[in-house]
Amino acid sequence: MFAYSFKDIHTYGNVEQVQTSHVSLDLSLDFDKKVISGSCELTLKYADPKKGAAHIDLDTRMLTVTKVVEPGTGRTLKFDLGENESLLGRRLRVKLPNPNITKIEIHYHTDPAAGALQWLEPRMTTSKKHPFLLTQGQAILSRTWFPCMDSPGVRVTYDAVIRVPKGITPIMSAAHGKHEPEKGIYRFELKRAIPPYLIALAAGEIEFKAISDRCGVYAEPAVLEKAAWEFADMEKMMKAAEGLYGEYRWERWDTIVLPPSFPFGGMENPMLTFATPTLLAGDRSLVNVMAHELAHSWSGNLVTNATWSDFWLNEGFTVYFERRIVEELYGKETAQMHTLLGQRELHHEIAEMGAKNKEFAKLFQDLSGHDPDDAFSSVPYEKGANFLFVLEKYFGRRAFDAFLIKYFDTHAFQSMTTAKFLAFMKKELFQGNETAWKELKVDEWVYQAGVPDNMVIPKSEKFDKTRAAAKAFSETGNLDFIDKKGWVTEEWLDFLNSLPEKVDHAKLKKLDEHCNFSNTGNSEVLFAWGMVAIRNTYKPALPAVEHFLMRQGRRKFLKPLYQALWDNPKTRDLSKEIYAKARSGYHPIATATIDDIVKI
Ligand SMILES: CC/C=C\C/C=C\C[C@@H](O)/C=C/C=C/C=C\[C@@H](O)CCCC(=O)O
Ligand SMILES: [Zn+2]
Repeated sequence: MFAYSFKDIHTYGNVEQVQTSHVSLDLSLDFDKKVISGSCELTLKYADPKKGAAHIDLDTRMLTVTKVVEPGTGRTLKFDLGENESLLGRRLRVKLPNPNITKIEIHYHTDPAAGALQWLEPRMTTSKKHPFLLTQGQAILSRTWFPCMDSPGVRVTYDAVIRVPKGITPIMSAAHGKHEPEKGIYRFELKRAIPPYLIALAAGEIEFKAISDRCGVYAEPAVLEKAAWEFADMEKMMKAAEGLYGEYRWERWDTIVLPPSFPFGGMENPMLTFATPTLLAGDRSLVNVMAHELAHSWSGNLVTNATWSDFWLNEGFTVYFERRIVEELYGKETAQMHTLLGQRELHHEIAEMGAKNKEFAKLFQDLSGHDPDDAFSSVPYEKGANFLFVLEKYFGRRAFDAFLIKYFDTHAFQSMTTAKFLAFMKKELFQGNETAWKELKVDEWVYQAGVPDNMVIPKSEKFDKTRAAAKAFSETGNLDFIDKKGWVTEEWLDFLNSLPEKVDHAKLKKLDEHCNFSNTGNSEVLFAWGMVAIRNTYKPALPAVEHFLMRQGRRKFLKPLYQALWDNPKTRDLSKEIYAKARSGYHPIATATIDDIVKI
């Protein structure tokens, strides 16, 4: 029997009878056709090995399957692809003539429009010499680049042979094997079992620079030095993380700084964080995202949400852990400013959800009929982390940390449902104390929409000042309270976010002349300034917004900026104009979101 007592509505897999335990890929990358082709060998294990299973059901989407064979014997196996379902794609059913066959090999190729893949033309890279490919499997996109049981509740080890044209170096979320660069053949292997969404590949003109003997940075050559400087604290972050929650179990931690179209700040692919170049502020002020991705090596990659309804177990724990690493490295005040910025974002986003907040502002979410991405917001991240801050405050850090260590150790390399987590917590942390459970509003935090009134709101003297400065400036145009030399990124963000909805143009002009926001190299500050400029139709700053939208594709920035441009009747045409030019450079994940906002 499998320890599988939950239903994942986002997989076709017949996981109660049979599960994949290893994925072995042999793939060629064709950058001209924008197609990956080759084979995917799956190792199977059965709930009841004597009984086996008559067939295995797998997830595919936009894949063309040409044949399925039994490796070793070469015997062809019958298969059929079901009807295409808009959310899940097509079920691939492979008949198992021998009910406990241990391996099947699927020959297939991908579609140029596969949702997990972004194929970049050379012009979209820094050197403009070579094309680039990057994958993003989370949440249910892995099935668009290899057939699998695409559920976070099914864990696999994996290996891969990747065949590439000259000039291209592939890297994966795995250890390097024996490469043959002269033949364009590269090998990878990950011996630790992970959910398929963490199998990741990037390929292009990529170079490496070590940071320590277990950390390093990959990037396009022109970006490498800057990236390695920005992320110089990676080793220190690892030490801090291990000091908090125990051994790092993935051997190495490298990162790749991808071309700017990567749609997320970071993605926690094991051994190899994928990162956006928008983190390269030049002053290491945005490296909390790296702490976040590292924290996923425990919360998410070691103990994984069993279904996408349990996503907050990945993200809420990771934001909590991220802030603890930030506190260790950069101090409590910085970590608390991050919490305050996150709380503001959380309230704002819940308000923006409108009626949808009834569904999507819960930690545990019923995703029936939804692509998990529909429900993506700061709720699992910030509400999740703030729930843990409530627990930490009540039980004290010592007890709470001991609980978390036990949680990670007990469930290492396993999947976790919300119900199972709550039961574990009731026993281990609350020790059955029902009164405390009620007092802390545990069920309200997890199962109800919105933010319970016992959220812990840190005090910040720095933010008292930025708020006072925003008030003084917006009321009188007085710039004296702005500490241009002394403020750090978090203070600039809080200042900009604290400005009222409407600020007159003369004041905005004065502000930009004084602070030079339109030319800042800090993506977060530019984004916050862009939001102020758009809602006030402050035209002198709109070219900076346009430039920002044209040169990077991080959805966290694109979505609110395009939404604000679209919502403002005076900038709606501009939103269409920019999107028409920029769209082809964005990742399919980003265009799927922005297509619903900007109608071109
Ligand atoms: C309740 C929602 C359930 C599941 C959603 C799961 C995945 C959504 C999918 O689109 C993938 C998301 C990947 C996110 C990766 C990194 C984020 O932490 C980045 C956050 C925004 C940023 O910093 O750019
Ligand atoms: Zn995360």
